[in-house]
Amino acid sequence: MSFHEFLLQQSAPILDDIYQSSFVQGIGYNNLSQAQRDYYVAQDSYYTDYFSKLFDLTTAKLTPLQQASKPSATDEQDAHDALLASPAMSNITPDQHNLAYLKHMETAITAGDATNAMLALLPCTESYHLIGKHFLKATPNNTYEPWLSYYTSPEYQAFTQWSWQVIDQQVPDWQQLSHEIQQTYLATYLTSYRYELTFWEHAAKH
Ligand SMILES: Cc1ncc(CN)c(N)n1
Repeated sequence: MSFHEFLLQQSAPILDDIYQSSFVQGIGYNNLSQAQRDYYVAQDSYYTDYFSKLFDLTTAKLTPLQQASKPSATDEQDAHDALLASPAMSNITPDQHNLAYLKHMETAITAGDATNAMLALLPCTESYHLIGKHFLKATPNNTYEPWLSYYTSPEYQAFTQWSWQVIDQQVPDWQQLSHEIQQTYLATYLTSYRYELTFWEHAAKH
């Protein structure tokens, strides 16, 4: 089993909670309020802007070959547009859970090695692709189908697969990692996953 497959096994219960969370179900089954969408898009616009800076910091730590094989970054504006937010979203400021998630990733990137940095970012990239695949065909005539299509597009899929490939190259034999390093990597990755779940839970409350 590759390192990213091992990681997916460890995060499976959290991913399942994400699938069951009310906002994600709302995307999959065409059932979201305007206030929920405004809140989510406001939070996520801030998040994705900051994330692209964190991603640049991370890629700088990768090998030239890994950097060269990176697919061109996708702009998530189309995904945000698919949720049809209203002008009211411009009055919504970044929430505490959002800032805490970004802080967690920034600390993991600046204090850790390239693998730790990639692992902090991986739940963001892979969970959206997996959500897209899980719900793409859930409901006919779904208003939010373009959101699901965005995260299952060949471009986004290539980006997810590149992330998995880099992780697997960096740790070709994860069973050989010391217990301490394995725990550090896992904690970085699972903490990001928990923040992903929290992000969705907050969006549903609005
Ligand atoms: C919070 C969050 N996590 C992940 C993604 C997908 N890149 C996103 N747009 N926002």
